Amino acid sequence: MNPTILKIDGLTTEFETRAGRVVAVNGVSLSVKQGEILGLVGESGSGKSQTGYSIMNLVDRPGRITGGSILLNGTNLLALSESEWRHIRGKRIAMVFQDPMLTLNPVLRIDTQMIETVQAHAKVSRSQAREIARACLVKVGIAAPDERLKSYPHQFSGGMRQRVAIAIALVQEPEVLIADEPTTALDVTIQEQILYEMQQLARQSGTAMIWITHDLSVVAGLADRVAVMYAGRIIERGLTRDVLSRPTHPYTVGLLRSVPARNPRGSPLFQIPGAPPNLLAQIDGCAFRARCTQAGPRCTTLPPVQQSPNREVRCFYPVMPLQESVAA
Ligand SMILES: Nc1ncnc2c1ncn2[C@@H]1O[C@H](COP(=O)(O)OP(=O)(O)OP(=O)(O)O)[C@@H](O)[C@H]1O
Repeated sequence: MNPTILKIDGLTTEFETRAGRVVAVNGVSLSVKQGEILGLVGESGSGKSQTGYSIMNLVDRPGRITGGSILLNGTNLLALSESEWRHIRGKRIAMVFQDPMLTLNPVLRIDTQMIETVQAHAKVSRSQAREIARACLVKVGIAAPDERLKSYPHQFSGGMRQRVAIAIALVQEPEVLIADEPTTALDVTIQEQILYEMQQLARQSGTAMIWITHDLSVVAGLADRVAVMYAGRIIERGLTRDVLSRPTHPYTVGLLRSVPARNPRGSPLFQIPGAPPNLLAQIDGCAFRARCTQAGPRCTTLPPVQQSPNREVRCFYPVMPLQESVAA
């Protein structure tokens, strides 16, 4: 079995705002193994991106990490200084964003950008750096890489641009890649191609990936395991096939019912009634209870996590008992 590369325990990230304290990430624990893809799923505002930024030590003020530990192959990232972080960020953990232009410089050719990135971290000649850049473009499915290296970002389609941004993230051969909705703005066919290529890449290179998305249909074909977030907490977790075929948390059930591809053609699309809670207010008990069909009297206190070896749910009244695949 592949070793665990990233292990996060009790991660808590808070924003001290004028209106009060917002706990964006609330005691999140998760781990990813070499070559494994973990899908981090939830509605807008559930804390997925802040979890990613926390792992990268990129939380913007007034936010800060107030608790927990993040171990990258045994190194506690939360104990590192900013200068130590420079040897980790981009090199050992990389991140790609929904907007590839956050990574790409519009006025530089792709070869210049990629060669600079390679040479910033590795003592290689310009021609060796170019070869590494070229190989990365091929890895992410870019045809005619020599021609593409000479292009500027504006000469690429959206899907190509995102592939280049991913290739730049990969030139350092990071141990962990965090992808924050990188395919959300792309059309479905391009999205599916990129997801397939990413899956191949994780298997071949051993890169551990955390794929952040609001879309459960994205994780269905991509992720080995899935963690569902709600109001800053992970509320359900397991092997993707188990969670999608036997969801136990009422929120996961609602999310699955609202995936268009999983509903019969022509039937009205389900929407979970109500809205996520305001994280500025103190939330006692289960944060989902106001929207929950299963809620009962015990939900005014925080449900404990129910666990079996490969499954976990934080709910007093799961819709079915926890079960996992025999082959897990
Ligand atoms: N600058 C900020 N000031 C105060 N609160 C913030 C700030 N940035 C984020 N938050 C809080 O953190 C919560 C989680 O945000 P995050 O971006 O991680 O959600 P998300 O699940 O990634 O949603 P989305 O898909 O919309 O990006 C938000 O609901 C918000 O309450």
